[in-house]
Amino acid sequence: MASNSPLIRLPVIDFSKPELKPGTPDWDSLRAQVRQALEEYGCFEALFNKVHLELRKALLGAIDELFDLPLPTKLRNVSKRPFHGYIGQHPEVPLYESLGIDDANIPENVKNQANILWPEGKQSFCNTIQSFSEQVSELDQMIRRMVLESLGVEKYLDEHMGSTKYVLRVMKYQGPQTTETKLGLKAHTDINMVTILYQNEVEGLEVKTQDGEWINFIPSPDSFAVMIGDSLLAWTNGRLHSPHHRVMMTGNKARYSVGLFSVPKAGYIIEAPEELVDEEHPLLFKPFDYDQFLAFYYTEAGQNAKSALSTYCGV
Ligand SMILES: O=C(O)CCC(=O)C(=O)O
Ligand SMILES: [Fe+2]
Repeated sequence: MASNSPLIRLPVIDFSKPELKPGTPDWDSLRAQVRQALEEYGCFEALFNKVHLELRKALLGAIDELFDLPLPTKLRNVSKRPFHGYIGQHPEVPLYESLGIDDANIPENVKNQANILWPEGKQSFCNTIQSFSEQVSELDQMIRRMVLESLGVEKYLDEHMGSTKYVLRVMKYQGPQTTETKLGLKAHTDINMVTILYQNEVEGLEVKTQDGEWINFIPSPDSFAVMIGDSLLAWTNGRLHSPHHRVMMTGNKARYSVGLFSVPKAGYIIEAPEELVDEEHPLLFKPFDYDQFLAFYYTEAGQNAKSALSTYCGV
């Protein structure tokens, strides 16, 4: 049975330096740290103060307001993709509630989705969601650029960046009102490319090491958790790790979190570049269509598999 380790901390990587540009010594140093952290843990804590504290506070306030809406209103947020719309009162995870906003960095799209919840309009909410998504997407793009450069496949940068869009998912976990620890969100790997999480001060996120130990993510107001999903694991032909993670809740306070997910666009085929496949690194996953994998992931077989990705398209 996996235990929690109080001794291990996730690597902390500081992206707050001004003028962080490709080709500079600061960039190269961060790139080496990113590569190492993602190989070993598939996750790290990023310090990123370019998203101003006021915007981060406004975002947490906006999420609180959103989840305070009546249930029938929240249920109006539906999505064509499974589990992308509103989720609440799920019997397996009763403390968890979440709602997804597609193309959250594009003002028009945010407005259309906000109108579903607030037909009279809600401009401040839209501005907050859109600005946050746009600013955090810059961190996503820096990290992915560093990954491709460190693997020597930067010639695919444009194609790789163009293959994804951004989904913002806002989440609330009620405090279980006991000192006993209760499951907030069950252990899983993310299936998209990269996930960047921001949260309030209530702890709960845990990330599993490759040795099977759970590390507690201890947030500061400047920290973002960066995590690799199965799509980037497959695209890099297994060079990076995609970690299991879960949320465990205790106490009275609600945990608010928000994830910016870079997600392959519908119909995009994920295939490792030929430069990353050789005798030492045989192809691990057959090329696959992201939407078809997503559909498999939410079947019983996908949910019960040790690794849905390996079951779906492992060679
Ligand atoms: O709330 C969190 O910090 C984690 C959420 C998560 O793992 C997910 O939405 O995939
Ligand atoms: Fe996740």
